Amino acid sequence: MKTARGFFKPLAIGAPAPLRDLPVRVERMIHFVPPHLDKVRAKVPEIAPTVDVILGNLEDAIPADAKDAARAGFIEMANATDFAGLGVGLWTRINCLNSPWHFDDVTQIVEGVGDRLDVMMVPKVEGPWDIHYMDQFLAVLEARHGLKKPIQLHAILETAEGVMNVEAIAGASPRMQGISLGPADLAASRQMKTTRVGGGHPFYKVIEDPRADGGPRVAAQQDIWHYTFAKMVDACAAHGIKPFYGPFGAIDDPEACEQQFRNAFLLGCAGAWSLHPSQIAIAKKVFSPDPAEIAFAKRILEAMPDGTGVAMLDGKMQDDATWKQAKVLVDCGRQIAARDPDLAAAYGL
Ligand SMILES: CC(=O)SCCNC(=O)CCNC(=O)[C@H](O)C(C)(C)COP(=O)(O)OP(=O)(O)OC[C@H]1O[C@@H](n2cnc3c(N)ncnc32)[C@H](O)[C@@H]1OP(=O)(O)O
Ligand SMILES: O=CC(=O)O
Ligand SMILES: [Mg+2]
Repeated sequence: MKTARGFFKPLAIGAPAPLRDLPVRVERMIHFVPPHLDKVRAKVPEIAPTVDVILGNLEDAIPADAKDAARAGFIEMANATDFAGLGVGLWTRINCLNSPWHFDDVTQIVEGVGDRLDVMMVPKVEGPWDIHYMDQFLAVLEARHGLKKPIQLHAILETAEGVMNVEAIAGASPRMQGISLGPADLAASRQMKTTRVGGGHPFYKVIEDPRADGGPRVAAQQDIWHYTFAKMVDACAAHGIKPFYGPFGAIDDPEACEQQFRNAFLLGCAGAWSLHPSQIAIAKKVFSPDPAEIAFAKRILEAMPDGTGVAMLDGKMQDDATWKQAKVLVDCGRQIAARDPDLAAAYGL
């Protein structure tokens, strides 16, 4: 185990010092771009101002024979638009650690994108050892290429072993920015008998006892991801990093997408992936608190100015704990208001 002070030492001579706190960023949607496609890449300058994060995807969904083109396309895309100037995060999802593309992904992107890159998303993270390896590898490359700020790491939780080790992964390095649930790979890893990318399943439900009259029995679909979500959210919150929902593959079902995103938002997630332009607005709507919720939260804060005691608002008891919940909502609203004038007006913040 590292000593407390050792944790915050650069891992290579000349590498930037590790961050002590996460940068304050709104990351409601991480918009996935397949960077090997010229046509889609050409749309990035138009899409960028509408999202919080643009991610160049190099891993799954990129055909094996287009991996080099995707990497080159991402480097070109990263340098063609001033994402930082727009207040948009720039991320990439690299190929997994045991793949033939991993080494070139990391080395060429640190060299070609450098300080413009905010976060490297690492798929199929199994345990803290994967993060320790990335931590050291990035430090050496950052030193070699003279980066001024550390590249942050985001792990995808998408193997049974990863879920088993999620707490250790979340705390493995000061580089850790967050973790996303990867329901597609996780389903395969767990031998789940499904063919979906996230969301619910109509056969996963609880059914009432047989009725005396033999009538139809009420059944309700349950949330197949709840356990994993809750485990991931607690691990992230305990380590001061951000949990995210990952992909929702039914592009043709915006209603179910919105529900899946909303469940994640209510449980504590900061955002979700958008795979298709139509999912950007869904994520923006869901991960920006409702103005009515912000208004009520502001009333709680006003009712208990020092955050202690007890108050009644509209028949509901408020105390120190609801004051803290209200502060979470108002702080979130304030961060969003700082980048969105319409929501700033709606929130009165
Ligand atoms: C389990 C996981 O790992 S999930 C993560 C990996 N998967 C991904 O990253 C998928 C990313 N998304 C995509 O590749 C595409 O959206 C697809 C394949 C799902 C659907 O693509 P299409 O069938 O082309 O969708 P559709 O025809 O509705 O697209 C409408 C327009 O949006 C564009 N578009 C589609 N997806 C994107 C995107 N992610 N970013 C920017 N533009 C996009 C299309 O090029 C098309 O443009 P056009 O009107 O100029 O022709
Ligand atoms: O990478 C994401 C997943 O769901 O798998
Ligand atoms: Mg995956």
